Amino acid sequence: MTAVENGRTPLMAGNWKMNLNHLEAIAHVQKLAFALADKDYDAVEVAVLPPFVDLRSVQTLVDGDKLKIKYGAQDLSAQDSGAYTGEISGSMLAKLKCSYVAVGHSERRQYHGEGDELCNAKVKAAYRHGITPILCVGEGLDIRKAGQQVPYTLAQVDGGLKDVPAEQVESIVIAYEPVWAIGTGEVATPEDAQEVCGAIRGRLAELYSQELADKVRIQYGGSVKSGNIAAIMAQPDVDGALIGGAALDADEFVKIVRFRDQ
Ligand SMILES: O=C(CO)COP(=O)(O)O
Repeated sequence: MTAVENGRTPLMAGNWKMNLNHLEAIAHVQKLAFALADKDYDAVEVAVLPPFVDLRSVQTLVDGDKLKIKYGAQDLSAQDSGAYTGEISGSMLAKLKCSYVAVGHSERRQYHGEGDELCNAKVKAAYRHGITPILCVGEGLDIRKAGQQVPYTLAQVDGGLKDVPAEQVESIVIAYEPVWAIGTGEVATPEDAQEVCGAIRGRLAELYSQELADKVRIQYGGSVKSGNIAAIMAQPDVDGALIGGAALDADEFVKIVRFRDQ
């Protein structure tokens, strides 16, 4: 069974990373809004994760034009307020009506030294403010070469979800993003994606229940494009994608949203 047959609405989320200023963000979301029709939103949840400084502009556009596109942030602080220079809190993101926030993206783990303990605190911070975390996990090339991708990734899932109650976890999104496939053009095969996404669902069943595991959306991320999305989405445990580079091209992102036509 694919995601849709399982009752999980696929989530296609564009992670813009450090691209597009607030004016470019408005133009980009307008292009998406113009291209996407009600039937697209009925079939797939569409979200963008712009840089913090774009969020107010995106919110104004989405609110003003009653767009069905969702939006969120790429990170948040584990703290709620106070003397944390440069940080952005969950309450600030909630005030901007963010639906989602990425936690533990591999670029945060790699360039900012974020480990599972901090990711766990950020997952909890997101839930404190009613924002759905997209917990990002995935192995590097050395781990993949050693054949350790499943235990490595499951340890990140365990760490990220430590002491997070079932009633919160059932709404979480987990993004499996093998680091060696991010921005490299080196896409994991659909079978690679399924192996780890299936193992993540199995772990959720062990940690919580099968019923909960069946509700959670698990995305794949790493060099997703319109040409490879259909095969990835055909896998039973892949419920959407976290899209980097290809999300910066509105036409390409729309094609990914319409993966069933590819
Ligand atoms: O990191 C990613 C999304 O969060 C994937 O990036 P690319 O799609 O550019 O490989």
